[in-house]
Amino acid sequence: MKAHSGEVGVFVRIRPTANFADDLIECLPDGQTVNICHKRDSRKSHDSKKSQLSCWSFRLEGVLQDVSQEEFYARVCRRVVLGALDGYNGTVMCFGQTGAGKTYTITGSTESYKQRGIIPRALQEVFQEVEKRTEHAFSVYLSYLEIYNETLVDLLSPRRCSPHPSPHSMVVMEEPGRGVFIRGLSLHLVHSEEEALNLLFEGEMNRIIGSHALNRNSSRSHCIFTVHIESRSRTLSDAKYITSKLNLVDLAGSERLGKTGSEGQMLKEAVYINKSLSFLEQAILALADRRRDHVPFRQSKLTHALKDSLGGNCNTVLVANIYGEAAQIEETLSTLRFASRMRCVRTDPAVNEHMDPAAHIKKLQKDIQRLKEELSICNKLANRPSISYESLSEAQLAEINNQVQRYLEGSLEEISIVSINQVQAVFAQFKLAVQEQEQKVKAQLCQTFNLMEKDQGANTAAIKEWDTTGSTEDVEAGSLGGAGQLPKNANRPSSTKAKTKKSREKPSQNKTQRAGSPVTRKRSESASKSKLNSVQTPEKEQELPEPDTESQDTQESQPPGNEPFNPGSPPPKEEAFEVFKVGQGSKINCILKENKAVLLERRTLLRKLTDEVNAVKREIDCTTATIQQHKELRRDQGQYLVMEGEPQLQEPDATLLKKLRELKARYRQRYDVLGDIKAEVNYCQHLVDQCRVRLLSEFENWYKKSFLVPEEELDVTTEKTLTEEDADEQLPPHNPSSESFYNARYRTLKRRNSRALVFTPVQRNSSGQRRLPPILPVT
Ligand SMILES: Nc1ncnc2c1ncn2[C@@H]1O[C@H](COP(=O)(O)OP(=O)(O)OP(=O)(O)O)[C@@H](O)[C@H]1O
Repeated sequence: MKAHSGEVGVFVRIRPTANFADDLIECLPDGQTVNICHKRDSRKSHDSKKSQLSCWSFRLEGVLQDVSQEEFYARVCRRVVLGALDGYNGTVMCFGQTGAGKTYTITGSTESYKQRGIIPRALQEVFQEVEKRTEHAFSVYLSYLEIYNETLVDLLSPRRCSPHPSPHSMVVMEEPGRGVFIRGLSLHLVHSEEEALNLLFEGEMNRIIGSHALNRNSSRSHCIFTVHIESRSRTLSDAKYITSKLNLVDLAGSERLGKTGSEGQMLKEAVYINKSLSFLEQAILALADRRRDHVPFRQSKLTHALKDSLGGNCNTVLVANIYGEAAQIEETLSTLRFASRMRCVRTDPAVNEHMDPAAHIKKLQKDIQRLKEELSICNKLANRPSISYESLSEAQLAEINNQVQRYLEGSLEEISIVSINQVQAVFAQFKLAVQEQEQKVKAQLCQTFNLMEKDQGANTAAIKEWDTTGSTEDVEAGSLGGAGQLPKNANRPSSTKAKTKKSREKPSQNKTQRAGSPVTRKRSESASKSKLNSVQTPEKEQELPEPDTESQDTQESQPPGNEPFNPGSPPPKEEAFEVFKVGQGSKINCILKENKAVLLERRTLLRKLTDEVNAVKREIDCTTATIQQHKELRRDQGQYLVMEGEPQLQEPDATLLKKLRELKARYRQRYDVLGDIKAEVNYCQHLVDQCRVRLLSEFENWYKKSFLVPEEELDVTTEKTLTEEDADEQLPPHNPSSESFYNARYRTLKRRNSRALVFTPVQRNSSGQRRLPPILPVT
């Protein structure tokens, strides 16, 4: 069936009445227009009749008055039902005031086959079509949802068999590819019309029936009966299958609160109903306004549940039920206004096509086989030697490896290649050779610079370890206090701590070297004597160029025995890290390298300045010592020149003191600069650390995504159909096609009676005798 794209189909159905207001309601012969004239405030106002009368004209897809259930179904619903069998979602929704005939239209009479409504007719049509369309295998499921006072109730829940069925928690959900669905709502697989009708009547029986001032047994809830259809081709071994949802919606009455005279529970119900219908109207208005990109579907359970059933890719039909009496003219007007708004909603129906993954894989495997056969025919025709397109054996791989090695050494001029498989294997061997080469170079570099981390474990741990060591160096290099403050002790605790840590990590030979270093000894001695503390100069080995942080000590981090990588498991992290650095992580790696270069340059400057400051410091110490010696010498020789009672300094002492002042000034000035450079080094170090952390975290993410596939298994809950009850007695059918209808009805009645006997002992009449609740709504 072709998609009926365009507007929502809107029909008006007028409930027959002996008091039809001919003077107020006029149905035009075109069958599409209804004119309403409404006298306003006629009781209060005494103006001329003309001024009181207001008229409206509503043009819809069809105005149906005095039409049978059969004709109504054929004109309004058949195309939607057939569309659902073709894979289009469909919705038929009845809207109108209480008692206007919504339930009559949707469900109809459950007692009379002729008076049956849309749902039983749709079910009959579905199963007749399923029988006709033999080229497809259909699966039909049913669900029946009631929304009562904003509570979702499963009318077909197996739990309903208890005397006090409590609506277990159901939630309106949305999932990409699945659309809107109700979590917790039972789905029932049905194989025949009779099975389906059984469930419909069962659901009807469970529906909450309340008495009301206007209509004693009107339903006070919204009901959505859904037929879920899935069809697969029997003839084509196609991976595609189609699904559809046919929603048949009976909305609660849209009466005004004041008019109904409701109170208590009824008033509460009416408030909920009016609220949800008003939200429905808001959603319709938003849907009709193409400039709006947000539709408030989530305001109520009704609109949320109907989100993908109002327009969109769905064949949607709205039936506006009106009650043609003068007393109901206000409600009639408001129903028709709602209907004409709904007409502005656009629909764009589309088939819900899906791919069956298992069938898809089978199809692809078949394709591969066919292509292989074609290829081998082509090779035969082209007189090519028989080429295998299967995966290469171990012997073949070893041969390729051998050829690549000889090619690299220069003893082989050409590598013979006849298939894509071989090309890939050759490239893989080249890659391996390059990696081995890289590892060798790295190992050599590490040995040269004596920077190998002997106790490194896995590669990431190694990187982190190196990072820690790197930061320790920085602490040592710049162990200054705040800018402008003179440091208190050359051998600061941080420095000692760093050294201790380092000595733990380094081989013992390094420890001995450093402990015995005359430079260190000299410094610490000098520092202990000094009043002004000297700045800690970076150790000799720290002055070595910083190694490539991201390069792993592959020799050490490789698994024992240097075993080849098993293609079934993720690659070793250090190998993956090398790949990541030149691939996806190249940008951040590049920034890291640049930052490190700047850091290195700043550190070099820091060291220079440190040396300079320390040199000045030594001169200060020297000058101070000389002055002290002079003082002691003069004291011993009594060579003081006394002028005006104050000791006067001799010429050489004055020069020395002047020099000392200058040295101290220089010291302070250089020290300030040193503080600034230290701040810069810290900042650069911070940036380098940030880059390093980022590189590592991006690498971890990439590694996880690329090699560690999460195992998520879907929980598929299978719904069981209700157990069929024994009921062999059958009512004589009126005609063969009504057999299912009466059988189902009879079963439902039987069930109802037996359940009522068991579960309703409290319902007794005034004389204390047991009273069974009514089986069906009084029609
Ligand atoms: N087209 C019709 N032909 C014959 N009877 C009708 C028609 N429409 C409605 N009725 C009768 O009118 C009465 C009220 O109809 P119905 O219960 O369907 O109203 P409703 O709109 O569903 O009310 P509520 O909102 O309370 O559920 C019923 O007895 C029904 O049989």
